Amino acid sequence: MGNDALTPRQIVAELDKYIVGQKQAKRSVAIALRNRYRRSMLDETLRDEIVPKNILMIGPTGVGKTEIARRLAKLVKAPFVKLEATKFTEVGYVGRDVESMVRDLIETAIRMVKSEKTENVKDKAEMLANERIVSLLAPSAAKAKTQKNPFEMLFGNQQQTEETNENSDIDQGLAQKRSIIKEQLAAGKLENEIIEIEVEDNSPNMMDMLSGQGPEGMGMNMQELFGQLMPKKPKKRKLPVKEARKALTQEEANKLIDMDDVISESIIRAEQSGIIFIDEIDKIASPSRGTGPDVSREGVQRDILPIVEGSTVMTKYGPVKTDYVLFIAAGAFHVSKPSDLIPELQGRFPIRVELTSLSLDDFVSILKEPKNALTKQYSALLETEGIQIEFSDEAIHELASIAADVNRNTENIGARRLHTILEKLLEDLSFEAPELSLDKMTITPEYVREKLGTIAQNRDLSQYIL
Ligand SMILES: Nc1ncnc2c1ncn2[C@@H]1O[C@H](COP(=O)(O)OP(=O)(O)OP(=O)(O)O)[C@@H](O)[C@H]1O
Repeated sequence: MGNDALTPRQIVAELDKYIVGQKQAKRSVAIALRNRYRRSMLDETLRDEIVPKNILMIGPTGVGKTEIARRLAKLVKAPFVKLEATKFTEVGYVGRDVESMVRDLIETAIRMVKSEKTENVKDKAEMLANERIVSLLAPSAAKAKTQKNPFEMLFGNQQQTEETNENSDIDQGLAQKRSIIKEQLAAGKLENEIIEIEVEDNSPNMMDMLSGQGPEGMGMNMQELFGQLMPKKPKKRKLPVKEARKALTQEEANKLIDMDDVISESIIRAEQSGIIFIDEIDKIASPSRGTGPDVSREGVQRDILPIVEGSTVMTKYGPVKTDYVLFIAAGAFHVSKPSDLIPELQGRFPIRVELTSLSLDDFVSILKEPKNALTKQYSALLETEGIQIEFSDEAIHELASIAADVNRNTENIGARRLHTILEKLLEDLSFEAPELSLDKMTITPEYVREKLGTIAQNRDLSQYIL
């Protein structure tokens, strides 16, 4: 099922491809994941004795906490959800439905497993879709026969043999036409032909609109009930072949996939390898247990506790156990400390790891080294317009240093600052790219200063723009 058996060293090496620094955090998640694998190898009685070791990440915003967890999940194809603990303390949040995190996890698992299975049947589904397209484009035999034999209806079946001959001629002619259409379709010559197809209507149903909220906001039973009461109706649509093929392939794939299999596999996937990332856990820790908001914060911790400890949550796909789900909690802990969490919850997050603030050198590395580094992303985007951009090392250094300055002078949002800075830097170029007769451009420190210098030096401006 993926890379479950990766060694901690291999996991760290994979994470290194995307995340700069934060060595300790990478090691911790790698160990936690390996431990889960080790535990899965034990026999059941012993396995149940071993409590999973969840992780508490401590570090300021934008230094890679979520990114590490998300990459880890992707690496081992684990369903992943992120939520903010504070959402349960919000005014107006009714019922403090902490179990929704598990329902979200199973939804993610379903999407994941379904898309994997769709991928497996894609070729077959596309073949079936193409056959349907050929049928839609080719004149049908029934129609051709009635059109060709107008007096058949008037004189009945008198000239049996002649008709049989004629019918077989028609059949042959149609078969020929069909094979020509098939060839043309395969050669991509009919992509823009308009055909009428029947597809499932995916527009929101009436109950969603009436209640003013999506299915997520509704209780599980309500959602199920309405789903059953209001089956999706097929809807006729006229589409060019290339669009129709997508819709029909999806429909054929759905027919080829056994949803019961998807559900049972997804439940196993969510239970055995799911990762739930609870951000802002520090905001529900309270230094003094007492009155007012503290009580509510502690209440949220108490509500979360059973899920982290291992319980069974009812979902519309069936019960889901959280015993083996890996929980990663994260927070800056500027005001509160991990010891301000209720003791039971502290005990459930025995692996503590601190993430460090990012330095100027880290920013330089983040800009150019990761596989998905921002400079690589923007270069690829502009390349689609026929412009090759290159960032000189000095320019990257300049960008990193502006990011560090702005973080220092306004609010420290870590590496997120690099996103806003690069967006601003390339704004003009992105806008003008389609009209520019330019095929190469080097981003120099001068260019960086020209585009960002004045904004970065003005604290008020940079607060809004960078
Ligand atoms: N060490 C790093 N290496 C590479 N990219 C990073 C690093 N730290 C942060 N980033 C980038 O910055 C952005 C924000 O990071 P991330 O979501 O991990 O923040 P965080 O630490 O979880 O903060 P928060 O708790 O506020 O969510 C992401 O796009 C991520 O790619």
